[in-house]
Amino acid sequence: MLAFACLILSIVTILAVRWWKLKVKFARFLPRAQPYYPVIGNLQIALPFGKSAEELLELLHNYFRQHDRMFAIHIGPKVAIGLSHPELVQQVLNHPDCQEKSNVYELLRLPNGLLSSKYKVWKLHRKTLNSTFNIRILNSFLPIFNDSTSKLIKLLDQQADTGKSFDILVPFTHCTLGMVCETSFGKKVLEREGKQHFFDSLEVLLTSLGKRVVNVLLHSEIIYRLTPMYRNEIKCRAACRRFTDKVIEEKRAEIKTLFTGNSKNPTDEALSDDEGEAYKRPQIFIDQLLKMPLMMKSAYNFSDQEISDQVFTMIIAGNETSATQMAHTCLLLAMNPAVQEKAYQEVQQTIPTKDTYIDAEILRKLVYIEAVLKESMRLLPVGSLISRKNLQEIVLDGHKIPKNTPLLMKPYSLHRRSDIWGSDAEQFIPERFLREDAKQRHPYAFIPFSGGPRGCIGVRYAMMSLKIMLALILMNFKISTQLRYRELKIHYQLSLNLAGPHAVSLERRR
Ligand code: HEM
Repeated sequence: MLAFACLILSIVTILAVRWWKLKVKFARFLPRAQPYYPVIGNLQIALPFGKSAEELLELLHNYFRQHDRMFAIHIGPKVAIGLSHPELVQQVLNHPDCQEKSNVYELLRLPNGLLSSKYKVWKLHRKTLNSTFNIRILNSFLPIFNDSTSKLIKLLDQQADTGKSFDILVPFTHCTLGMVCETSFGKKVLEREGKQHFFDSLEVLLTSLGKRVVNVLLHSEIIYRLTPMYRNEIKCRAACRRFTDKVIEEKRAEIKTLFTGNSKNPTDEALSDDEGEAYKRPQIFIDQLLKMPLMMKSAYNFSDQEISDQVFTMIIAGNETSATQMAHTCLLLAMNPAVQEKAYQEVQQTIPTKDTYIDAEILRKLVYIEAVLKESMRLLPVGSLISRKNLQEIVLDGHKIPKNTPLLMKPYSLHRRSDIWGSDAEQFIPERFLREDAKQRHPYAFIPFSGGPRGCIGVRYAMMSLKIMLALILMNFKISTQLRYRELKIHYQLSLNLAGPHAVSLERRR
């Protein structure tokens, strides 16, 4: 009996040592994130107890600040690699074996959506989806961006000249949700019965997702399922699905008729919008997904479930990010009146009246506005942590990294490196994106939209819509705030956000 027990113990020990060699030993020559404690390593970063979200962000930022190139984060027996140098970030984001996302993305429950799908599914889908974000399709969205911004200006106008401050993130969230839903479903769908219930359910869904992501305990499916949040999430998810399933069913029938029900060549008919310089109508995302396989043999034929996952992914990935980045930008402009005045001057010289429709030509001329947005994305990037894992062993700086190691990159810290951005790296200076020396900067020193083949598919969509929103806001209002940059409390929700409201007040420009 004793011999048997010894045998089992020896086998377990051998297996544990092997596992340790494979999973952890590789990291022994890498610098460790500090503070590091024996046995638990850097476990304190993963535990939600006794730390505010701001402290968590500061701790992680410190890890990245401590190391010039790469380092190991030990979470108990697991090791993750932090990459703080743009050269290594570039290598990983473009490495064919590093296009897999880490498990935390599974919390989205969208296995077919671009943001969270496994590598094999993602590769199939991304190729086809890239064409739904080409520049001509994006230009076809300009009327939606202009129209949604006009509604936003009306909402903001109710707050203007009151002398009171308000949270500007709230109207921005309404605006960007409207934009992304309209470009995904089309205007008519958003006028139909049941749309309010859909929006309300969507809001609950996004809120509970945000709460779950920042609470490591709730990452456990077993614990999460015991909470009322889970039951609520499932109810709202089902309500959203019923809405989109109905839309997809009707759209599919509509497009089938278009392709089979008349004597014209179906491709000519479907492409009739496509002949001129620009599309006459917005090229709605759902329609694109349904039409493409009928028009191009090489295009992926999405199932209803896959379309639904992709649409929800666009809403999740495109709404909060854009709204929060806009709110950060307005706050930073309010804190820097001279920059705001310079941005206003550009808007005034480029856009003739407050009612002018902003087209692609005007957008191209708004170079300072673009620099302002970039500078806000540098200091307060909403996507402040990027996580990948390698599907095969890779070599970084001469270190062999075993497969399935989490690889973490942190734009927030990368964007504040004084060796790259200068001694004024902590200051808001949009001109740094327009100066001659900007061309010398490493291309992966600035990655608010991530980068490489799995970078943000909506980067141009976001820049176009944000430029229109910002230009028209500045055209109409002067923004002020009582908040001070140094006192801002920054933390994680789904994205990098403020602990408190983006409190600003508005004064109408005559
Ligand atoms: C200011 C606005 C935005 C920012 C800062 C932003 C940032 C990012 C970042 C950092 C990623 C990589 C995430 C990761 O690897 O963990 C990402 C991915 C993604 N974004 Fe955006 N995004 C923005 C707007 C949008 C918009 C408007 C859309 C769509 C309409 C969109 C759709 C997506 C999708 C689908 C992905 C996943 C891409 C893939 O894995 O292939 N984003 N975004």
